[in-house]
Amino acid sequence: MADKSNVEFSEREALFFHSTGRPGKIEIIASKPMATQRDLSLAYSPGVAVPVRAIAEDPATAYDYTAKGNLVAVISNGTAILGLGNLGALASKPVMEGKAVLFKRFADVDSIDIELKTEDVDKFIDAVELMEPTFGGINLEDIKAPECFIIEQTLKERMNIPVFHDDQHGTAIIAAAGVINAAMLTGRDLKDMKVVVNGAGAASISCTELIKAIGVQNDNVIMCDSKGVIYQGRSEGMNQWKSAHAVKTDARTLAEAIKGADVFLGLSVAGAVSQDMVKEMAGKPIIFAMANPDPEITPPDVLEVRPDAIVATGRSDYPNQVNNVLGFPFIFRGALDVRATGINEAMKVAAAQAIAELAREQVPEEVAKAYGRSHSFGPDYIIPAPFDPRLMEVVPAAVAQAAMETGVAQKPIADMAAYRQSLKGRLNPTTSVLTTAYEVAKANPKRVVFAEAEEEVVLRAAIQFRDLGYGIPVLVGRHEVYDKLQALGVRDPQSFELHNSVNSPLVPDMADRLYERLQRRGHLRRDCERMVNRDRNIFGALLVSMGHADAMITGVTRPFAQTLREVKRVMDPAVDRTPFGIHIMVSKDKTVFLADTTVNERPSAHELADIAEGTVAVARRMGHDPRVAFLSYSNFGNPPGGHLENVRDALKVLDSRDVDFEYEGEMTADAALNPTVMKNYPFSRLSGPANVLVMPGLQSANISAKLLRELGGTTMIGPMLVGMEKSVQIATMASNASELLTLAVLASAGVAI
Ligand SMILES: NC(=O)C1=CN([C@@H]2O[C@H](COP(=O)(O)OP(=O)(O)OC[C@H]3O[C@@H](n4cnc5c(N)ncnc54)[C@H](OP(=O)(O)O)[C@@H]3O)[C@@H](O)[C@H]2O)C=CC1
Ligand SMILES: CC(=O)C(=O)O
Ligand SMILES: [Mg+2]
Repeated sequence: MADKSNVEFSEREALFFHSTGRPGKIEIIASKPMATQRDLSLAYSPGVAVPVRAIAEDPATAYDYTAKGNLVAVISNGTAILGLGNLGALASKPVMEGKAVLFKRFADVDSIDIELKTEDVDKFIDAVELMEPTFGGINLEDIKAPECFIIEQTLKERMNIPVFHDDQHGTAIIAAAGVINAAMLTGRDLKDMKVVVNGAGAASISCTELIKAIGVQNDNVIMCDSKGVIYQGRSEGMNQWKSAHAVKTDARTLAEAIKGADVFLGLSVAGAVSQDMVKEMAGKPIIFAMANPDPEITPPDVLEVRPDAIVATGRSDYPNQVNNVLGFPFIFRGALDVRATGINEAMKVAAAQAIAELAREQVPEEVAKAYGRSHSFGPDYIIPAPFDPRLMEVVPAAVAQAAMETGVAQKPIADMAAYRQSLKGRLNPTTSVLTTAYEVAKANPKRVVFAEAEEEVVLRAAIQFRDLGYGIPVLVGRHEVYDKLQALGVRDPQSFELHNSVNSPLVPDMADRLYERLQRRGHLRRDCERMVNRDRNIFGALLVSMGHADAMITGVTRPFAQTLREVKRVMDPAVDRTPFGIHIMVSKDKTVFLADTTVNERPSAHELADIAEGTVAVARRMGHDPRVAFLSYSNFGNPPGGHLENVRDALKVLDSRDVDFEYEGEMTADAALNPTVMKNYPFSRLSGPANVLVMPGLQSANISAKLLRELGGTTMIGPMLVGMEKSVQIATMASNASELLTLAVLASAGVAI
């Protein structure tokens, strides 16, 4: 399998993948605790009788008391499994399980596969219709044409929840997005394009309808099926859905129809197109060979004879994957969230346009990483990749908006901006933690120095920082940085402000300033000049301390301690502050601030008190109500030990400062975080689990942060450096672009100070 492409796997591996551990790809997890007798009484009899009566009285409350509103059935009878044909309901189960888990992975939609053992259209329809109480939506899959048209149409009429045959419309939406972008790249107007569609089944008919809806002319489309061209007057192998696309033409075979065509859309079977056919197409042909698992023609075979072609397939291992996974999770997300009664044309067009637009924007690093290659809009990247996290924000919102505008939304969204934000948070809890910071940064964009701009990862962060409106990046690096920006898809690299420390006109003033600070620490003026010229951290920190920028981000090229030493040559701690580091640990239902994880090896009681106050301030700026625990191995003196004094005294220092937050200690991590353990200490002054953990020393702090990151289901933000006179953020050397972006935003928003 997959021999001519980038990803290789054997049939054995594919079987092993499915059989290893728990067989299959799906399991069900309870969303409520099931630990105690009381839990059982609530979840099942007798407690469950209460929502039963409520729903019987008002059926709409089923959306409040059951999983219905977020539950989609993936239903097939296995009559058109991928392009493998009619292999029966049971054989379709791996595909349907796969689709169910994609719903969850990409859009947090709960989904279950259902395979129905019947080819009888009426039985199928009745079975699905009877399931309406269970689900919030129905996704039909791999049902052959023309039965699928009758099934979908009838179910739509009979059911009051969205029914969507994904092979038809999901495919059509992604293909249409790709066609829009390929036309743009080759300078074509949709209304003049000549299109040949191969296949006249579920996917082809819907694709053809959608491209016609967005501007392709009816007479410019020739459709073929297994018997050749569908021309007006043909009688063999026809049905009403094919007839609707029959045109007047003398062409009778695909080979004849494809001559001079601008676009080929294949939704038929493997190998249906030859190199000779491709040679006959118009200049810069657009070829979407979407049959699965093997396309009508492979991209290497196309490019061998037509290097000017734009090629897409249904596979993830070639560029430009037209796969409905880009659509269905997000389309259902939007439809479920407004409790839409159906998914109409306007919602489909909105999804296609949102997806097309996304491909034209700069690509986030997560995507490049997931695919092991970089993307920018062009012939090899006309469609976003499924791992693009922006799909989750953009597509459901576009679909929900269109549903509201066309009157099918039973629960319209009042605040679209808040909805988009909640979508982002749905998959990545970190995003919601950072909401406030992102908003503050956008409202008042600051100048942030990216001191290591020669690093690609730093440039990616800087580009996003600018493009997303969080602030103005001030780059430090050599002239080649402009080429690197261009290579990353930036059209106007010169619009970035770039400072080259070797020839910057600011150097003499900077050297003066540095000399003033360092002359009594044994440095000559020429040492200072050399430092300014050669050390980007010193140059960057000087840009900030001399007022040319508001904050700085660095750390990917040198270890933390060395970077901090360099920065400290230029800058002091803020007056009466102790500089220290915070890691924020974000898990699905908890956010915890951990300090000091980076700077003070053995903090004194005063320093611990400063660390607590500084962390509280950061937590508050991020919208949290802080409760501080001073951690130890001991709870309130038990067991006694030789190194508890600092921690104890830190509490006394805070007592004397009369601070306005809850703090307690010394205590163990479980007494701080776990309400059950906490009950052993009823005198504790904490009103709930702690969310600011002040660690007794750097060893335990740094180790804890890194252990949690490596072992736990937590996302880590930071380290954030606070307590310096200006915000300087020192990332870890292993940081990726989104971690750098986060730190830059925290600095720009004035959170990390
Ligand atoms: N990339 C993607 O995201 C998706 C890809 N697909 C792929 O599209 C293909 C069709 O799926 P689907 O529409 O669900 O299946 P259907 O069974 O509904 O339709 C198949 C169509 O292909 C036609 N066909 C078969 N052999 C040939 C041939 N040699 N030349 C021309 N046409 C031929 C059939 O013609 P006839 O009517 O004469 O029998 C029929 O019209 C599959 O390969 C599937 O994997 C589908 C959905 C999504
Ligand atoms: C992707 C898909 O749905 C198909 O090939 O049938
Ligand atoms: Mg399918």
